[in-house]
Amino acid sequence: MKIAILPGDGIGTEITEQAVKVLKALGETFEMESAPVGGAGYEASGHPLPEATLKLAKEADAILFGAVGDWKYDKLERSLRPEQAILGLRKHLGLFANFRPAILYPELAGASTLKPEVVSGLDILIVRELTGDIYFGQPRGMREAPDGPFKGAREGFDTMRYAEPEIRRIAHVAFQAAQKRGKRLTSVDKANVLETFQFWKEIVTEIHAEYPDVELDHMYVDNAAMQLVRAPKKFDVIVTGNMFGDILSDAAAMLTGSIGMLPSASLDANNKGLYEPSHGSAPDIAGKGIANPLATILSAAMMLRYSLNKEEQANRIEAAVKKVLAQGLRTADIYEQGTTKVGTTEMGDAVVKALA
Ligand SMILES: NC(=O)c1ccc[n+]([C@@H]2O[C@H](COP(=O)([O-])OP(=O)(O)OC[C@H]3O[C@@H](n4cnc5c(N)ncnc54)[C@H](O)[C@@H]3O)[C@@H](O)[C@H]2O)c1
Ligand SMILES: CC(C)[C@H](C(=O)O)[C@@H](O)C(=O)O
Ligand SMILES: [Mg+2]
Repeated sequence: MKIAILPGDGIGTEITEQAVKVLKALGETFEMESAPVGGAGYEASGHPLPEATLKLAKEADAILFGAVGDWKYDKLERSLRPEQAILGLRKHLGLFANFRPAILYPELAGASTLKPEVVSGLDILIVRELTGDIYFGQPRGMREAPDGPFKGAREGFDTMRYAEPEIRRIAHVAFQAAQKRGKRLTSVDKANVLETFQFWKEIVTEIHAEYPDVELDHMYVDNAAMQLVRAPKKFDVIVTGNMFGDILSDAAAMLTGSIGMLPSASLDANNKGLYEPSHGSAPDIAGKGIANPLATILSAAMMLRYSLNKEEQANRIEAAVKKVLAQGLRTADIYEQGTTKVGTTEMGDAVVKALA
């Protein structure tokens, strides 16, 4: 089994190193090959998603991705910016279904900015559509406004759109995920304002007929943002579009104590997948050895479960993460008084040691 390792930029390299260490400690024989991506890809060969990196990603059984991005690339033209690497991988590989589970480990109840009673026992799943929406809609660009009150002024524009098959396939994924959990699905939209999401709501409602055992409700995204911090445990599975999912999953991350705890899986129709933490390259803490590697380590566990058919090994990693938290080890982002502050490498080593 071949795993492509794409560390990327900033803390991406630091956290991926820990996840690779954990994978190696499982005693399995994975073939792992690394390649530069993002700013590192740009530096190595002038493009954030070098051809050789894309080739490796395509031929591998699964991809473990760190993070990309750095402020120093902000002035590059869009097609060369590091973020294009992750967007390109998602699009090229057809990774339309993004799973972002937000689980609160009991030991971290005090690390969340929300009251423990609001978040304790939290276990929700955000299913984010990942290859459509305003992220990829054409046309987009900058131009002279062709009409309207600001005709002739410079304007930026993007296109929000979803085709019926795109909505159908993500809705099926979400209903099936709900069937395996609490059997409740909340479809988050902005149908009161946007045609795209009026259509989204209609299609999701139609598909619901095929899943009578799942309870479906619809919620506007602004209300969903509020409910996520008011009463997050009321959700089971949330399905939403690319942009709303991006925003809501960062909000959900804070419920778990830190974005450094939120793993993700991005899957195609055959469960081939890319696994990455939901956070970015965190340039503010890069190189300091303090980033939390647990989201990446937990993403590796998701990889074993979803793409490599190694449920038992996935469980071993997740149990080891629980164990190190129970031992009181914390990186700075989840640190509380009375616990032991550790760095990125120490946390990775502790997880390796805790593997049963
Ligand atoms: N999939 C990706 O590769 C991805 C995802 C999000 C953002 N980005 C990129 O990352 C760069 C930085 O973006 P940003 O600052 O908005 O978001 P970010 O997620 O990188 O950081 C947000 C905040 O969370 C903290 N943080 C993030 N991960 C952490 C971890 N593992 N441990 C401890 N603290 C952590 C950071 O220090 C920062 O204060 C940008 O270039 C952005 O485009 C990439
Ligand atoms: C880096 C960026 C393109 C990406 C996104 O917006 O999807 C990130 O924020 C994420 O959540 O994975
Ligand atoms: Mg994001």
